[in-house]
This record gives sequence, C-alpha cells and structure tokens, in this order.
Amino acid sequence: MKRLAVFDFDHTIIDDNSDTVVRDLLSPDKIPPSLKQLHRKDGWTSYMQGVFQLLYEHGFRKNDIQTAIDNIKPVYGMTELITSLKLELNYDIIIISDSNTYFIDTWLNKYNLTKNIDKVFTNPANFVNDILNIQMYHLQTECKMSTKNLCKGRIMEEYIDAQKKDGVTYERVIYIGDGMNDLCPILRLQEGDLACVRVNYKCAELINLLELGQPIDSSGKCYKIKSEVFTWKNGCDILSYVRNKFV
Ligand SMILES: Cc1ncc(COP(=O)(O)O)c(C=O)c1O
Ligand SMILES: [Mg+2]
Repeated sequence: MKRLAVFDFDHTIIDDNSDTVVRDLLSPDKIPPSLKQLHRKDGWTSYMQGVFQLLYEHGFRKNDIQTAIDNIKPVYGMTELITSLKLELNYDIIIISDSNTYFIDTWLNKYNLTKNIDKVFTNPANFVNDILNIQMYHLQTECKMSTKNLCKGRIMEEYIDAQKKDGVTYERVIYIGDGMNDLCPILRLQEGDLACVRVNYKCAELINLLELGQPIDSSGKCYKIKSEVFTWKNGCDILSYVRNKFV
C-alpha cells in the first residue's frame, strides 16, 4: 500500500527562506516604508510582488533571481531523504509551501529532484515582461491558524481525498516541516501518521507548548496532536527514524 510524504520547502528542504534570499538581492535602503506597510496590511504575497517590481526597477533580471535560488543549499540529507522515500520506500511526495512555483520549480530542477515530486502546492508565479508575477494560492478565512493565502492543512486533506477518489489510499502520512504554518496540517494528521518537526524552530516550539497543555493562540483552545512527533536536525535523522520505525 502507498504512503504519502508531505514536505514544507523553506527551512525544511532548503536551508534558508527563498523569499528573503531573493529580497536581499536589494540593499535594505531600497525597500520603502510603504512596501513594509503592505506586508503588515496585505500579507507576504503582496509584499513579494512589490519586491519583484523593485528588483526589476533596480536592474535585476530573471537570471539574477535564478542564480540566487540555484545557490541555496539543501538542508543536509534532505535530497537523500526525498530520493529514498520515493524510490525505495513507496512514498508519493508532495510539497506544500508559501514560497512560489517559480522558486520551487527552479530549485528542484537544479538539484535534479523534479522527477521525484508528485505535486507542488504553492503560490503561482511566472515572469511577465521580465517581472516575476505572483498570485495567492487561494483566499481562505476558515482557518485562523493559517495565512489568508495558504492553508496547508486544507490542501493536504483535499489532496488525500482526491487521491482516494482516484483509488489511491495512503496507509500512512508523514509531514515534514519547520514553521508556524506547518502546525495546521500536523493537527490534521491521524494516529499512525508521523509529524517531523525541525528542532529549535517555531513548529517544534508550539508543539512543546501543546504537549504541556498550554494554549498557543488567543482562542485559548487546547489543540491535540493525534500523530507521533519526531524532532529532527537533518534529513538523515528522518530517514533513519522512518527506516527503523516502519520497515
Ligand atoms: C517570508 C516567508 N516566506 C515563506 C514562508 C513559508 O514558506 P514555507 O511554507 O515554504 O516554509 C514564511 C514562513 O515561515 C516566511 O516568513
Ligand atoms: Mg518552512
């Protein structure tokens, strides 16, 4: 029977944040306060659209952005983890990320991983007249834990349901992430699934609070995690754990 591995991208597969790497091609004094305001008011996707416009105005072109993305290093052991899950251990692999399609497709291509990823769910982006154009993946208000443009939990559940309708039922789901936006999908995992969270990053910190029975947001709700939780430093840790645990 098939298994599913769901990966976050920034600070999980790659050891950096693709948005900030590309933004930092500009020196900080090139970013006007009005754009910083937009970040606060309309979220990260609108902010990045402003950054892409500024990059164009300051002479940065597609190849400069591509080079910046190509130069981001993977987290140690992650490319091996993806390859082994896909080719040896019968996992389908999807990525759900708040980055964008151009960054993720570019990076996967550079590291020869495109063929090992079944689907990427992220904000659509493409070049129009030499400026990178980004859109929100969706617009949602139901999940208060997620940003308005991307509820990873909903995307993961919809993918699992769609696969079931196509005759593919997963015996187990593994989720691998680091950030605040990875908590929603982790809370939707079932008993027998596995949440892998990066040590000393935000998601692990929130899960520690939940395990102590403490609230993590203003709702005061005590969320409960049904899956097992494994804390990782690199991709090799996860691969050893999965091999020992499940094979
Ligand atoms: C600037 C920025 N971009 C992207 C992300 C999320 O990207 P991903 O979902 O790939 O971790 C975050 C949140 O962690 C962020 O702060
Ligand atoms: Mg992340």
